[in-house]
Amino acid sequence: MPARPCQRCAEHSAALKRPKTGEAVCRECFYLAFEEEVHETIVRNALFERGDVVAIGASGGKDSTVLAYVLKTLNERHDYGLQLVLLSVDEGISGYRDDSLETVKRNQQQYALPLTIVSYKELYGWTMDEIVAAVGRKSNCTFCGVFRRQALDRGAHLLKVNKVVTGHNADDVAETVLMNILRGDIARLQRCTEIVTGDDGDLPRSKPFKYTYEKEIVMYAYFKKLDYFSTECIYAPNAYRGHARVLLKDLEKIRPSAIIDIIRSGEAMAVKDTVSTAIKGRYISSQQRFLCIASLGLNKGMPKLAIGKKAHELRLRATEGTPEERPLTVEAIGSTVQNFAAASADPGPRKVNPKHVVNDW
Ligand SMILES: Nc1ncnc2c1ncn2[C@@H]1O[C@H](COP(=O)(O)OP(=O)(O)OP(=O)(O)O)[C@@H](O)[C@H]1O
Repeated sequence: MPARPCQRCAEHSAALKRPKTGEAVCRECFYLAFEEEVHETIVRNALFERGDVVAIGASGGKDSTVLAYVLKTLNERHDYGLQLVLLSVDEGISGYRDDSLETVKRNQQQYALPLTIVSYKELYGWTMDEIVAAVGRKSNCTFCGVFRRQALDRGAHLLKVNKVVTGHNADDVAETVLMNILRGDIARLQRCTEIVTGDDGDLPRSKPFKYTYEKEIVMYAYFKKLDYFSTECIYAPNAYRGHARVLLKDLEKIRPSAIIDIIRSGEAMAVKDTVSTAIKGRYISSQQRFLCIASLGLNKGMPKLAIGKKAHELRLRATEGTPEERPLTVEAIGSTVQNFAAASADPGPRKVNPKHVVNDW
């Protein structure tokens, strides 16, 4: 059977079908379309200004590896005038992060970008392995996620960068929209589609891959032969996000535009002022309290302070009376932490096999 011509250039044979648009394109046209769509997202949302020093949150996984490669390419092609650096957080998970950091160290050489690694051990005195050994696996992803965000911020301040980017992609955002709808979490639903967060402070954090499909990231990495690490975290739980992910993948099979459509729906949803104000306040304070109490617990050698077992009883006690009447006891804070843990449980295992994606063609 004769090869189909590329639907973009009509010169070369099509090498793949784009998961996002269904177009049959040659490799070169795919690379260009992929990169220029990210450029469009950057420009349309004014993510950067000339002279910015930008830290790329580099985990060694496919998303952040492709992000580093594409940002470097676009910075040169379009003369953004950015200074790019790689920033990695070593959570202290042996058999996982130590291996993925080796990948980031190779990326540092391959892309000629400076790399800084900050670790939980030096920032908090504990590795994730030690935390899990002390408190078990319950809520460990919550601990880890909050500590990682804070570690990235602290690393960024150390490096004196003025912006941080992460490799969160369209699938991640759409899953989060679905999850927040399914849980009725209006406060997070309002915030989860934002492309830039933290822009009210001094360190905006953005997602240039907000509209980039995970399958296309995998294809790009595969065809470009980028060096990335593809093992799941050994502590990844099978959390609620896993169900949202399965639902999203099923919807994508029927209608590939489902991912973008869900993001657009999330962006367009408005919530009455009376609803959002109260819940937003609680959201912010619960994160701050979590970090505060978790750090306190760890530093005092009481790791169970933040994620103890008396969740139900504490939750009940902490909800008696009006918020103003409730004393800020360790129990009440513990309950807040439990609620936070339940609300922000991390994604379950996910591994996209590039061969499967490419073989779809
Ligand atoms: N240890 C880390 N150090 C620095 N940045 C990180 C780290 N872990 C995650 N990130 C940032 O957060 C983004 C989302 O992380 P997540 O844990 O959801 O991984 P992911 O979706 O598998 O992404 P990746 O493929 O880049 O690992 C990553 O793309 C990266 O930019």
